[in-house]
Order: sequence, then structure tokens, then C-alpha cells
Amino acid sequence: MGDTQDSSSIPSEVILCDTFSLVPGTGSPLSLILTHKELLIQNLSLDAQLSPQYSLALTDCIGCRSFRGKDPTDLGGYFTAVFYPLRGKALGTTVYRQRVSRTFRAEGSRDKEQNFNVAQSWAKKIWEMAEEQEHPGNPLPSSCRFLVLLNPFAGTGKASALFQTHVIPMLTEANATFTLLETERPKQAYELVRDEDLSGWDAIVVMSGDGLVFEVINGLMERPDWVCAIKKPIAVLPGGSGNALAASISYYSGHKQAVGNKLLNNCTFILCKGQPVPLDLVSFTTSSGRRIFSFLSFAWGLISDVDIESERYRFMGSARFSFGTFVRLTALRTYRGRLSYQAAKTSVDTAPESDSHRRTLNDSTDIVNPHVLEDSLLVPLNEPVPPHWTTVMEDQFVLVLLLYQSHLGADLFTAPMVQSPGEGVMQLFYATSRVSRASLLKLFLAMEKGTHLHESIPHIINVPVTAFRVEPFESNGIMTVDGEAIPCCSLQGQIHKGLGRIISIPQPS
Ligand SMILES: Nc1ncnc2c1ncn2[C@@H]1O[C@H](COP(=O)(O)OP(=O)(O)OP(=O)(O)O)[C@@H](O)[C@H]1O
Repeated sequence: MGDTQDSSSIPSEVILCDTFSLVPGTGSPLSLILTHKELLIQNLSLDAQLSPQYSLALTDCIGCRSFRGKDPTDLGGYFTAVFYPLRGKALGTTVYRQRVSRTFRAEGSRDKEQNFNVAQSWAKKIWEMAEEQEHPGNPLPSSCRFLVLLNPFAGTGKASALFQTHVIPMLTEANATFTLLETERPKQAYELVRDEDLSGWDAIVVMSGDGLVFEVINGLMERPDWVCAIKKPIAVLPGGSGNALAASISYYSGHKQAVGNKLLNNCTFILCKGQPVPLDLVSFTTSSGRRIFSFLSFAWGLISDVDIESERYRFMGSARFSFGTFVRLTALRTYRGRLSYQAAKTSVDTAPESDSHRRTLNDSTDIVNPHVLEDSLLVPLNEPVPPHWTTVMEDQFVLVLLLYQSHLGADLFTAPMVQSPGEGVMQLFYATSRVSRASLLKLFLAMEKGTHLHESIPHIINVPVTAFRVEPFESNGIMTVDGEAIPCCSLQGQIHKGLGRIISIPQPS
């Protein structure tokens, strides 16, 4: 955990060292030591109430600014450093970020300007070191300009209020500028990103559920300059009821499980400190010729039924999915159809077994034709699937799910094996009519903590795949792509590794 650890040794590579006092406080002196990695605070007073020494990690610092005292007779120079260290149960399931702000007063000189200069040079250096901590790669500019698209009706309708209370203060501290656009109707975000010049923005931030992200991805892919446009970084802040992408990004960025405001804090921190990383997208073609781009999931059967039927329990927030699942389990349906897929090849190198799921040989970079994204793994829907594909002979399905991120909802940790947003693999889960209600119940209960893969649950199959086809024999039932309902029809899709960009904090492997 990065916060306030006791440190007993003086660090070797000291960059700055000076004496200040803490504000507010007793005015007692303390020594500040800045190294490449941390700000070390040592109390110089004999007050036994104060911790003698603690440190704040610069990886957790989102901003630092200097200022003069308001009172003209005040000779002090000030700086405030804001950190969001990890809190919670490191070994448990919930780890989240919480604000720690420290203001220091420089008072070594009788000259006000000189004290201010000291504070200013500390603030500048701390921020420089904090930025140096970020991972190498392609960082966002230090003063970012964000276009924030917010759906005020997402989830339980609190997104606007949460943006004001939780997000704006953190963006301000991080010196980021933004333009907020509250959507007034469905498809407005889709049309905006499809039609407008986006060059004035470093990233598009979506504060909503997964539905608005779906609009943004599909809007970008509709542009004549989609090859370039789809590389525009997207960031996600949870404002809906499912928030699967937000929960996945929070998990990849080292936060384990979090929901509600804790998840929002984590994601806002990621927005301030993260960098654009590759995001897998799946292109779907339906029998009606429709092309859809997806960042999260495809579902048919139990999961899509619950997703759409539980809309009426929206007031429950994320609990609507668990409640809807229990309701649907009492009246389980089966759907007749055929499922085919191309299994992902796993690496045969010396990687440890537990790691093998992360390695896929399907690294073929998409040959990006400027006019259309080619699906090199697919044949036309009216032709049989390629001979090396697998077809599930069973024709009664209870559920078919393809998931390409770790979470299916903030509290549905369905694919713990997914460790980053750009692995180039879809996790296929399916169950046929042989599965029992007890097995399904066990699956959904274990999914909350992501332990279902360690339990033996009969007749729930998981295969990593790179392409798939679903052919329902009847047109009743609901299918969803990223939680959005589409008419039940034959369709197929393939993954495009790292086609998009999402802001995340990559973890050292
Ligand atoms: N002002 C608006 N009024 C009504 N619908 C809107 C508005 N703005 C966007 N939408 C639509 O609302 C749909 C649902 O939004 P979204 O998925 O982001 O939230 P949610 O359904 O609450 O969350 P989740 O998908 O995580 O359950 C989107 O498909 C979007 O098209």
C-alpha cells in the first residue's frame, strides 16, 4: 500500500531537503525530503502525538501547486500536494483510492518572496518527479483537454451530481481542463463523435454506463477517417448501473474489486494518471448485413435475458443484475441453435502454466484498409465456417457469452483471467440444457468474487476464442452486444487486437 508507511532509513537519492511546517497544524517544524519515488515527512518536534516519520508515494500524486498566504502580513510561502493512495484490504477483494492532501509552509526567510520561491520550486519538482513515475509509453499531455460525455439518466440518475462532487475536484487538482456535454437523447453521442472535429480533445471521457461507450466506439468507426479516429483515447467513469468497462479498467490498473463511489474515485484517478493503451474491439456482422463494433461482450440466453428484463429494476443500481438473475433462474429458458468458434492458440513457450491464458499467437496486426475494417478470420455468413473451427453439436443453449474484458458488471468478475484491455482473445462461456439450476446459481454467486473458475461447475464451458458464429434456429429471444439489445439473428464476429485506445494504468508484469 503506497500511503504513509513508516520509514526508518534516510533515502540515498535526495533531490530536495528543507524544513517546513504543516498547515493546518501546531506550526511545529518538520523536515521534507523529496526523492525520485516519494515525499518523506519527518517530524522534528518532540510531540509524541505526531508520527515521527512517514512517506507519500509520488505514483499516487495527482497534483501539486504553490501559493502565497492571503494575509499580506503573512511571510510564508505555501504548497499543497494531493495524493490518492490505495486504501482497503490489500489481501481482500476491495482496494480503492482515497484523497490525502498536505499543505506545507516555507518560513525560513524574513522575505515573503523568497519563501514563496522555495514553495514554488518544491511544487514544481514534486510534480516533475510524479510525472516521471508514470510508465513509459505514450502519455497524455500534462495539461489534458477532455471532452466529457455524460448521460444524466444513466444508472440511478446521479451521474451529474457525482461528476460535480467527485470528478471536478480531482480534475482541477490534476490541472486538467474539460468541456462537459450532458446528452439529451439516445444516439446524440454517437452522432457527435461521428460528425465533429475531435482534434481539440486529447481524450473522450464517458461518464455513464457501457451503453454510451458503445455509442462512442460505433460513432468513431463510422467516420471516413476511422483508422485515425479509433485511436482517439477513451476514458470511462462509472455512471451507469453495469459499469463493466469501468470495473475492468480499475481492475487492470491494480485496484481489485470496487463498486459505487470507490470505483468512481479509482477511475478518476486513472483518468488523471493513466495513459492510452490498446483496447480490443470485436467486429460483428449480422445476417441482415449490419456491422457493429463492440468492446465488451456478446450474450444470448440467460445473460442477455437478465440484462434486458432487469431494466425495470433500474432503481436498484447494480443489484438489478443479481436480482434479475434469481428471477430468471426460477423460469429457465433454453434456446435452439448452433455455436461455432475458432479457438485461440496458446503459446507453447516456457511461460508458466498459470500464465498461458495471457499469451496468444493471434497477434496478426489487422491489415487496415482505409475504407473498411477487414475480418480476415471470417467467411461470409451464408457459407459454412472454416474446417478448422469447432462447432458445438448441442442445439439447446441456456447461455452463450463472449466476454473480452474482466468484468461483466462492477460486481460481476466473470473473466479474472483477462489482465489487460488488449489481449486479443475473447473468453467464450456457454452452457447447454444439461446444466442444472444449482450449477448456474453456484456460477453467479462465485462470479461476484471471480472464484468460479477454481470451482468445478458441471456443464459450464470456457474456451478462449478469436472468432465465433451463432446461428439461432428460432428468432425468439434477446441478444445483446455490450448490453445493448439487438434482434435475435445469425451473426458472427472476430476480435481485432488493440484496435482502439483506452486510458488505463498498466501494471508491471
Ligand atoms: N439524455 C438521455 N436520455 C435518454 N437516454 C439516453 C440519454 N443519453 C444517452 N441515452 C441512452 O441511454 C442508454 C443507456 O445508457 P448507459 O448504458 O450509458 O447507462 P445504463 O444503462 O444506466 O448503464 P449500464 O449500461 O452500465 O447498465 C444508452 O444507450 C444511450 O443511448
